[in-house]
Amino acid sequence: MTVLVTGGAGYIGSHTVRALVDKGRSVVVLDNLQKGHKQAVKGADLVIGDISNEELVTEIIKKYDVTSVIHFAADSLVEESMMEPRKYYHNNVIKTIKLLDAILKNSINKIVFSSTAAVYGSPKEVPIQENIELKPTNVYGRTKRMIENVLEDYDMAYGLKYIALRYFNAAGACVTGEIGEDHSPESHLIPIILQVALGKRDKLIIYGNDYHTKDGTCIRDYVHVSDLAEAHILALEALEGGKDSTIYNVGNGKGFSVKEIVLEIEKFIGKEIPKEISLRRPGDPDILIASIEKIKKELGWHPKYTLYDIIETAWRWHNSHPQGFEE
Ligand SMILES: NC(=O)c1ccc[n+]([C@@H]2O[C@H](COP(=O)([O-])OP(=O)(O)OC[C@H]3O[C@@H](n4cnc5c(N)ncnc54)[C@H](O)[C@@H]3O)[C@@H](O)[C@H]2O)c1
Ligand SMILES: O=c1ccn([C@@H]2O[C@H](COP(=O)(O)OP(=O)(O)O[C@H]3O[C@H](CO)[C@@H](O)[C@H](O)[C@H]3O)[C@@H](O)[C@H]2O)c(=O)[nH]1
Repeated sequence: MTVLVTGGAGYIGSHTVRALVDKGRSVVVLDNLQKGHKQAVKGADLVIGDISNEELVTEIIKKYDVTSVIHFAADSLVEESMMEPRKYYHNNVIKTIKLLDAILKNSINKIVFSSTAAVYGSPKEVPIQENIELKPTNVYGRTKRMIENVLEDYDMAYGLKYIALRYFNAAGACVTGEIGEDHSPESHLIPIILQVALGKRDKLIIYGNDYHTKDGTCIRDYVHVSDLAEAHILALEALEGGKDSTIYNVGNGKGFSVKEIVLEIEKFIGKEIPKEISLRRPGDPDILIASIEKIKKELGWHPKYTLYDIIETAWRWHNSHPQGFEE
């Protein structure tokens, strides 16, 4: 009963692997290390390779007696997806379909899939419920929506049971301080602010202050990476218990603007962050806040960590690992 975790050397994947191992689960990671770090994989075997390599996936499934898959491997930067759509359609769509075909050929019928709030676009009403009309504003969100469609069709035709988790903005680090976020180059708001605080960057560039929000900067729902890890475990256990395929939002249910995040971090570290307003970043929606009622009710999941916890754990990780995993 081994769980195959694709992208398990990445940020959210490695925290989920850690949580699975802590629960006594047997885990094998498949990651091509294009972004991930082998040092981030704790307590599980890491196979370095690509999800599109059917032969390798088959070999792993047989060798480890894999019975379910959690699929994180993807490219996931909104701005990059607008500049390089081909990269996103290839990695997130074509390669995921190859992975799905390989696991089906090996009679695996349970998968938890990393989807995203980016499938919603810029909805008029928040909090966002799972059943609203989807109008992704960027290529990245469209690739994830495409895979949700593929999963729905594969379930109907081949009985592949899936839970797609549409996460909002993952942030924070493992409370033990052993693993955390290490993207290179970093593009996410909270680690960038912390890099400025640590003197690794001159200033924060705020992408636009003319959004339809209270202070003009984008509002996002930041969810702790360990809360996300727990949601994956509950989703996996639900599928193993015979639950039918479905989709859940995973967020904190609260929104913070870019300016509010900066202010909270300034309060936490006790100094001002140099910042400058620039043009909007392509593809950014105004406001994304999750309704988390469905996952609370059906899986009993609820976020344990607050924004303060996110900032505290992220700060501890970045402060103690200024070079990330490379030290
Ligand atoms: N970070 C967020 O806020 C966020 C929010 C919503 C959804 N997601 C989704 O969650 C998943 C994980 O995100 P993350 O922030 O941990 O990203 P990440 O880049 O840290 O992790 C992705 C991992 O997948 C690996 N990978 C990519 N393509 C691969 C391939 N073809 N074969 C094998 N390995 C491959 C990378 O090396 C990396 O280790 C992604 O699918 C992303 O779209 C992330
Ligand atoms: O240097 C920076 C970086 C970010 N932002 C803003 O901060 C907000 C958050 O940006 P970021 O941390 O890059 O996350 P998102 O672009 O919102 O995307 C994240 O959250 C999505 C779900 O909401 C996921 O799908 C993506 O994978 C994940 O990268 C956005 O308004 C950005 O414009 C800045 O102003 N300056």
